[in-house]
Amino acid sequence: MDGLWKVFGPKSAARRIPGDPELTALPAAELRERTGCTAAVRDVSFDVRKGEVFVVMGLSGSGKSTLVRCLTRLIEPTAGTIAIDGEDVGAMDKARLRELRRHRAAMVFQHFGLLPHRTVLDNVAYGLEIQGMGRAERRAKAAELVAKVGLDGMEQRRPGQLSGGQQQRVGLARALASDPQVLLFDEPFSALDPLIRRDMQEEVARLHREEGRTMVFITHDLNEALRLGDRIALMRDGRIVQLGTPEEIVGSPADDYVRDFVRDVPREQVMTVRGAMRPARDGEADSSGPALAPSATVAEAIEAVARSGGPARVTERGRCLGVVDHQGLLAVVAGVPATVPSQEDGRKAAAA
Ligand SMILES: Nc1ncnc2c1ncn2[C@@H]1O[C@H](COP(=O)(O)OP(=O)(O)OP(=O)(O)O)[C@@H](O)[C@H]1O
Repeated sequence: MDGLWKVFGPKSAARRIPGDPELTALPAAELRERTGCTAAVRDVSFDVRKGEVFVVMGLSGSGKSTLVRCLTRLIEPTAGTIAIDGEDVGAMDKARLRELRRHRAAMVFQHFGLLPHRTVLDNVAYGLEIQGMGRAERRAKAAELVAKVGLDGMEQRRPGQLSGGQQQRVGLARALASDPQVLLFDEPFSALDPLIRRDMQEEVARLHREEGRTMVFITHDLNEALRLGDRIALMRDGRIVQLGTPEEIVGSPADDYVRDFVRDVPREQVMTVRGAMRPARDGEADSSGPALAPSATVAEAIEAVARSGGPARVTERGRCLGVVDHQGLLAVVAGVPATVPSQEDGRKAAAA
């Protein structure tokens, strides 16, 4: 996505806004008053990498749904370009767009969109039916997907006989039925209660581990974003205020808004030991103490250091990259830069 804008409102005014610095500088309410328009997405650019879970996060009204709907032109962008695998989505005709939405980028909605009079199996097979797959083949494929999302034995139930979480699993199986390159999730779990929501997050994480399918996931829930996202785009008023890994967003917030947003995150569960380690000193690299991978979380390192009573080495392919100790780990948890004592300080302390 490159330089994308979506301005809702009277067409001629909406088209003018992206190129007009005076209008784009106005606060939302004043822009609406002057032009009758709402700029829901403002000059947004990013790439989604093959195989990653890309999360779009932001508060209600920040433009997440509009942004993701623009990806497959369920909403027509006002300006900017979108390409999938190098193909210009803006240049696609109706047939090509249909193909894009059915086979290449399937959407999983919050309100499932299940057909109430069809069984679970038939709901999942429905997409395959539209594609013209024969009855026996599509039922076999649907049964496989129903099992994949953990609904074995419920094939003959109707949506009304399922819990919210189970209905969402049917929605997920149906989206998977077309074997899309990309799965787009629009706040799929926000209507579910917290425990079922957690279950579904784990389900998505498991599917992603098993299949490595590219996923774009909208949520307003920071914990969900941190749990699922390889990278997160944090939106505010139609713009991306920061795009980065969970660790980058929590560890190096781009501005006060992001800092405030992530203030209550348990940092030790998101930050890895890379951000907590210091260079090894005097023989530490060869010590027999605990060893951690660079991807280990600070929480894991705290446990290792607490158990052993001394620093832990961070190693990769047998090489010592550095050392984490109490001081470095506490600094990460407290959100302050570690003050690593110099060797000079160490000598002074020893002399004292
Ligand atoms: N069809 C529309 N016409 C006019 N304004 C719209 C339209 N759709 C969305 N908007 C406005 O665009 C802005 C972004 O809306 P959008 O639904 O993308 O936000 P969101 O971040 O997905 O919010 P939520 O989490 O509540 O779904 C909001 O100010 C909204 O009122």
